Amino acid sequence: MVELTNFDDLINPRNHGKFQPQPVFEIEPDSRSANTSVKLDETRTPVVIVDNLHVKYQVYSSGKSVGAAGAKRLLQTSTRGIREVHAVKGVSFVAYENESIGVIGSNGSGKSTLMRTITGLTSPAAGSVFASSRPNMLGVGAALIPDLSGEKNIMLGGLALGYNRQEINAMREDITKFAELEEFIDLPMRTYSSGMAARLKFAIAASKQHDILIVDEALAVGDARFRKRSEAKIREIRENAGTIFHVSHSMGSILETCNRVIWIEKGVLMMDGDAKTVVDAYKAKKK
Ligand SMILES: Nc1ncnc2c1ncn2[C@@H]1O[C@H](COP(=O)(O)OP(=O)(O)OP(=O)(O)O)[C@@H](O)[C@H]1O
Repeated sequence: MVELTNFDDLINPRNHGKFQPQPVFEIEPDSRSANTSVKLDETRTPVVIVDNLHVKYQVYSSGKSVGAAGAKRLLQTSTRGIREVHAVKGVSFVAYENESIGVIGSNGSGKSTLMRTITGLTSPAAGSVFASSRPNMLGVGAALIPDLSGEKNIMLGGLALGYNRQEINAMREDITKFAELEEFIDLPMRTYSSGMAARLKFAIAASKQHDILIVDEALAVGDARFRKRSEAKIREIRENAGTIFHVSHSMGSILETCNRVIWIEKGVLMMDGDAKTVVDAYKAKKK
């Protein structure tokens, strides 16, 4: 194991395992109708099938989630004080090619949990998720290092997305320009405001064309003008290929970017349909 002490070591592919993205779940055309209870529209191409999905979290009653160490301790002590949160309860739907699907619902209704399960980051308690290719969450935040300059973080984020150094060098100027950070790109990221850092993360992540993309609104921070530009970028990604899931509390932004909306409340699918119809029903219920 090489100890990575400087930036050049850190970005040298020889120091890392080969990056080979694998589909998390696979749609197998022959078996899918036998395995799922979900009705498919045979005239369209399904890209994600969510079939009677249940997701549960185990939490200490103090509110802490039970991690690996916690689970080990639990085997040694009594399970008193553990609570189960049933975050997603029997959700089913099919997403087709070229759809842009808004995901709405009150705080804590299970939107992020559903999205994390679709990407394979969280495991279902019951039910299944199938996808034609690995769904990507629009975000490279975890790969970035605050002490490094914006420029070096573009390199890190680009590598995390699977680009090589030459490709990233060719994209660097466009990413910097899109993030509007030309004057600041050589400064450490920790000196950026939260809006500037969010713009950089968005610009890096959006430089890649994704087949199935999940955009969580937490990423769409920044001022109103940047929000407009990021919405336009999301539309462009959608037009160029894939299917987008857009999680947001902003109904304006949902109507602007989505043709279909899924509304979740307390883990239950309330409504799935045309964007305006679902948003109107959600607004009426919230009044
Ligand atoms: N890591 C976790 N450990 C334990 N419980 C969790 C965890 N993540 C989410 N939950 C719980 O699961 C439920 C659904 O949360 P989730 O974050 O999916 O909701 P959300 O609709 O995305 O909320 P928001 O709109 O506020 O972002 C909530 O009750 C939340 O407390």
